[in-house]
Amino acid sequence: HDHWEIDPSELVKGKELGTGCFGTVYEAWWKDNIVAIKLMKPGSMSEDSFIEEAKTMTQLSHPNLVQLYGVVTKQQPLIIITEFMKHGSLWQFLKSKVPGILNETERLIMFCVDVCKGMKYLESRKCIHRDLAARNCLVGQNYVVKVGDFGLARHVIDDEYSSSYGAKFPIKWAAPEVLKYTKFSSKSDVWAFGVLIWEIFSGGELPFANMSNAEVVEIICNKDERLKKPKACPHSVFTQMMNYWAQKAEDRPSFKNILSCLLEILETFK
Ligand SMILES: COc1cc2c(cc1NS(C)(=O)=O)=CC1=C(NCc3c(C)cccc3C)N=NC=21
Repeated sequence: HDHWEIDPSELVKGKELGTGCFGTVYEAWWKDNIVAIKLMKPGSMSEDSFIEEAKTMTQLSHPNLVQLYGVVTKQQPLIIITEFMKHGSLWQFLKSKVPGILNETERLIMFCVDVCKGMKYLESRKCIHRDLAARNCLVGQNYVVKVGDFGLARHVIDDEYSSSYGAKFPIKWAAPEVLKYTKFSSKSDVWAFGVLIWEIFSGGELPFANMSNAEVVEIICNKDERLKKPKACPHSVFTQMMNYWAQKAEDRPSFKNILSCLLEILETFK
């Protein structure tokens, strides 16, 4: 990966943008371009998780994935440099209620299509995101939405990937097989995608807001209950969403199938 290695003296750090689970993100300047950099807080996590994220990002490139520009792995602090997304995280953007943008059904479906295109690419590369949520997507120029934060992404040989993942898991975005056996797959990413589009049509509300994690595990695994249709969500989209939450992973559609469905629905709102 040496051609990704950059000289940190070429970076000029700007203001802090936020702190994610894998480090702190800043605005920065690199070769006269504005970029975003993520610095690994020394000793805050295992170095190879950070290196793993950088390595995963060097192998992926798609208009709906946050593009990697370079890494600093040969000295501390470890740094990942990516394209700058001017409107920040999708979750912050949805909460900001930007007038005129978020009340357009067509625009909201376009957000779903953008994320789906990025996830279809990851699916085709046998890459499982494992933490797909509005907080881990970013909004750029012309309100394009891109999938980011590959901190937990893993390249797996086959589609199934079970792990004894110990860290705190985002329960409210997790599929039943993930809650029961931490069994990850592109189909568990599809489940999380369903929760993400629920977030998009709910203006960034917390899913199962008045329920504890334990209660969510109970209703998802044993009661077969699901999130309700958000007011702003068309029935055509909600019907698709319910398919993404099929109890059995194999009954959920692939991102490939989902994209063609969403594009058909988008046409009816043009
Ligand atoms: C304008 O506001 C922002 C802009 C960005 C941003 C956060 C905010 N603000 S906030 C917290 O949403 O309020 C995070 C990034 C980013 N890449 C992040 C990234 C790096 C650097 C390394 C590996 C993986 C990833 C995804 N590119 N642009 C922005």
